[in-house]
Amino acid sequence: MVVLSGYETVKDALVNHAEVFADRPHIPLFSELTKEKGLLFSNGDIWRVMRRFTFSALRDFRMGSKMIEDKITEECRCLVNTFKAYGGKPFENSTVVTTAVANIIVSIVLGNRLDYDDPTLCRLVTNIRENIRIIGSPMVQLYNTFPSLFRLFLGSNKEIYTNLAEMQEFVTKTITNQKKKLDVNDQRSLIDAFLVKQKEEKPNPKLHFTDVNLVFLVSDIFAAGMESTSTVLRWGLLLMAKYPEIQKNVQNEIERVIGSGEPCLMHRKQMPYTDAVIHEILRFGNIAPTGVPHYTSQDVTIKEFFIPKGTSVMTLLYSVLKDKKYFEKPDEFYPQHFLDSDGNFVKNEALLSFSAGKRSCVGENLAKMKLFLFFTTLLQNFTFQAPPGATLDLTGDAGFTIAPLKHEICAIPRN
Ligand code: HEM
Repeated sequence: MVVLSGYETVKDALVNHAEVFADRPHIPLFSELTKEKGLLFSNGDIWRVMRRFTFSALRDFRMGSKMIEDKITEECRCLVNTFKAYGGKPFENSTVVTTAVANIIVSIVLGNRLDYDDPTLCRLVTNIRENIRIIGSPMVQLYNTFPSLFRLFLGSNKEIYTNLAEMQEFVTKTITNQKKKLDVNDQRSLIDAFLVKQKEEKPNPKLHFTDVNLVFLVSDIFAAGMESTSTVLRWGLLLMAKYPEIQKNVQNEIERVIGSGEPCLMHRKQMPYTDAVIHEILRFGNIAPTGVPHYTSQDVTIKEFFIPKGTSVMTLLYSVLKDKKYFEKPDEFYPQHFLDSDGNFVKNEALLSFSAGKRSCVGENLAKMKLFLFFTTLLQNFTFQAPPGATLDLTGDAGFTIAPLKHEICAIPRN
């Protein structure tokens, strides 16, 4: 295994030698779980076809960005009502925020949102959380490195298989139901779009739009997209409570640009400060510190280091987001990393939270839409602060992803 760190090295690999780093290594647990299908961990040509399909499904037809924006706005309203019910008292927000943000993925994939107490939604969210926790556990890391030595010790972590089997059973049942009511002229979900492609695909020995691939694709999108964005949003609320002066600046900009209307994506361009704060939350939150592993399909030289064909490569995104050359104050929460001296928003090329190259995150645009709309709606309606007498801790709960440590927060309603 080779570890690449720092922006320039990671960029040289993933961008300048994109095709060489487009594959995934054989990771024992993931290969067993996914049987090399789906998107996240597949090789060959499946991932290319699935990626293309997923991008266009999120962009085109009835699921175009306006429709997705409407779904997010509806979910923001529900989340505001749920927060209001706490009446400004301290509460632990992880379940409710994760459920609300996950509901967008559910709605895009299945065609309709579910109530927060719907048993299917609650089970899906718990299932994915448990699996992300298990994947980050030291025993699974050891098993992936020395599978034959640690197979026996995997023990209770075997629940990862039952969780996955349960999720796949749910997805399979959903597909069977959607097949029965499919109307090619009224595609309402990503599953519908896939089923239409399935009908169009000409018979050939290498079919891509099969039921099995649909089950793996949906499972991958659930796994990669359900908790990631809500974790970033929870970092955002915690950071606002920790830095009230930054929170006030965001609220002032919301008042100036949006007033009491509903936030929409068109506002983003007029809100450089809020945009910079959201980008800094992505950087500081650093939720995917090691990215997802890559694999070299040819010999390659990266920044003078020779890496042979067939090497597993970890891109330390953490080191990129803390690269001193690109971020003036890497260890501080400093929105100025994304602002010029006149207060205009500036992109910072080293913000690789979603990675780069051929296997970069397919949900990047969707995640950014969700972050902007949820963040502005919540800050328009509430001021976030620590419970009386409490000190907020910014230490991350490290695993495969980094979430804030369990904490309580107060959402004080604003007039
Ligand atoms: C703020 C939220 C998110 C962050 C920080 C994030 C980050 C990442 C990262 C670092 C990777 C690995 C890229 C690589 O291997 O080089 C990735 C892959 C992926 N993400 Fe995300 N992601 C987020 C949200 C989402 C959402 C909402 C979806 C669902 C649509 C999603 C779907 C995927 C998929 C399917 C892959 C695998 C792509 C492939 O293997 O070709 N992600 N993401």
